[in-house]
Amino acid sequence: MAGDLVLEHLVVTDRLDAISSHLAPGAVTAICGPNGAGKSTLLSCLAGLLTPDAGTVGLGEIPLSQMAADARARSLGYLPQAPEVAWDLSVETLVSLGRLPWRGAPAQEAQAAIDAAIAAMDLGGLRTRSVSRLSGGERARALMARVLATKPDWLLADEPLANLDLAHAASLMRRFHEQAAEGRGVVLVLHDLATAMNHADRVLVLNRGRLIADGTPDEALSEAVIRKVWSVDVQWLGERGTRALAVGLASDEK
Ligand SMILES: Nc1ncnc2c1ncn2[C@@H]1O[C@H](COP(=O)(O)OP(=O)(O)OP(=O)(O)O)[C@@H](O)[C@H]1O
Repeated sequence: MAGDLVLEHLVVTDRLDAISSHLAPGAVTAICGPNGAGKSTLLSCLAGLLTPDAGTVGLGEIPLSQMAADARARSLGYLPQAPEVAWDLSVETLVSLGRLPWRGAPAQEAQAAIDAAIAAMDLGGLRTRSVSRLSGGERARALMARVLATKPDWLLADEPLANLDLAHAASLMRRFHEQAAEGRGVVLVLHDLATAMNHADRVLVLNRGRLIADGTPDEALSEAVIRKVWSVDVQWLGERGTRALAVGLASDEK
């Protein structure tokens, strides 16, 4: 079982303002908020890639800053918002990069993890294709497969559904829930509030670097919170689990 991710008074100057939260594994947590709210900054801090100016992020009892890079990479799998692929690799080679933090592990174990990640992201038919010849969504799936191949304790993904079609997005959400059911932690930055409402166990809402709400989707994404944070008139429609967000288009000009 993965350790908890514990944030204490996290400050990144001009970007995050004293964020405290305690994330337990075994659940899918969504981070939501308007553009520039600090979501990606927070996720980078959770991944140990951005050192806060004050406060700490710990994995269990251990501050991330005190973990060796390889141990951190084995525990915290991170998918950035707009990942670049600098070299023209095949899909399989790209996915195999997810095994780098496990150097020295048996080759069979590595291959099994790579094969499982390729299958999970429906990339079997694209295995030998070079990444430069993939569509945007296929490339996004290959990059996600690289993170899955690591089999990290925590999956931290910034807008993982952004380029995916409906079926692949639904399939990836199912994978995230499977990972959580296996005892991993899953933290996703999501712009689609309906996805967060319907499929997250917990939601953190950020605005201008501050944590505005932290709770169940019903609490953190209430119509009142959305109106206040996003300044749009909204109404939730439908039943729990399949809700849709109706957004009013009344002019915001005064
Ligand atoms: N490298 C950086 N150096 C300084 N400021 C930055 C840097 N990256 C982002 N910012 C600023 O920090 C704030 C938070 O940015 P961040 O990328 O975390 O927002 P976000 O909530 O992920 O936004 P979006 O929804 O647009 O992706 C923004 O005001 C942004 O302009």
